Amino acid sequence: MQELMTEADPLTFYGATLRSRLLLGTARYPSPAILADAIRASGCEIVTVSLRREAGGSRAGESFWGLIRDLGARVLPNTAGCRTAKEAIATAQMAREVFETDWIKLEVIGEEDTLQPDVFGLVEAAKALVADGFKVFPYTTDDLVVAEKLLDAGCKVLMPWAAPIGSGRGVNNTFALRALRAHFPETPLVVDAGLGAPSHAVTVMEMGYDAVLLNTAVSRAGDPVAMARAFGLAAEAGRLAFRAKPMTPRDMAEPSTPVIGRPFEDML
Ligand SMILES: CC(=O)[C@@H](O)[C@H](O)COP(=O)(O)O
Repeated sequence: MQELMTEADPLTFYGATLRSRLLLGTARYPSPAILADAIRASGCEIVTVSLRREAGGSRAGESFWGLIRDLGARVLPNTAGCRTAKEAIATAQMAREVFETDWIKLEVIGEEDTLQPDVFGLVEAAKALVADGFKVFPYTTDDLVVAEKLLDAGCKVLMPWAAPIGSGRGVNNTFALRALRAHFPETPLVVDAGLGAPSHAVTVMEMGYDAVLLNTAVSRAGDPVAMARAFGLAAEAGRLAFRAKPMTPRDMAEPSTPVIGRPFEDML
């Protein structure tokens, strides 16, 4: 089924075609072995890695890097922990050296309680990084105007939040996420952060989002490997449901039992 879906419904980021619609973070797992098993169980093909946490040159960094390489997952380095555009740009440049990729998940955090992106710094850093040849995946809010500025800056993928990082709340603002999807039908949109349960992933995938990125809901689950699998299936189920065009909800009942002599809708 996976292969059929890929042919009929490919997901493309900056020219790279993917089968899985789940991206996973790699932080705060109970052990490297559980992280590796979770990635395998999920089927995800892209993992995001913080340069700050996984310093490539250190011994721990080397073994972590080896583990990711053995899994065959593509690395999307991130600028987690950066508070200014300048810091994020410098971190992205180091990540390009360490991880040998021009992909960067751009985070510029502007507020401590919510870890909300500083959207001004984000746009500034995105412009500079695109000009420097990076393929930028900006972690942003669900604001339409900011999304427009990021696209103008040259980003070809957007990653709006569902809720604050690590909160596990699911979608805080359904209207805003729907509006974003409707405004940018051709742009790959990935919901990143705040998803707490597979049902949250299904919800955004059913809205037409292209993929989901998450970390805490898997790494802090009682059984991260099983939860990773559940999220992989949820992303796929939500996508299938979106493509199958869900029915429109009604206020009143409508009998679902076939009427005698008219077993199918298109038979008169
Ligand atoms: C790992 C990573 O990139 C996080 O910054 C990301 O935003 C995930 O957030 P959750 O931990 O809420 O899933």
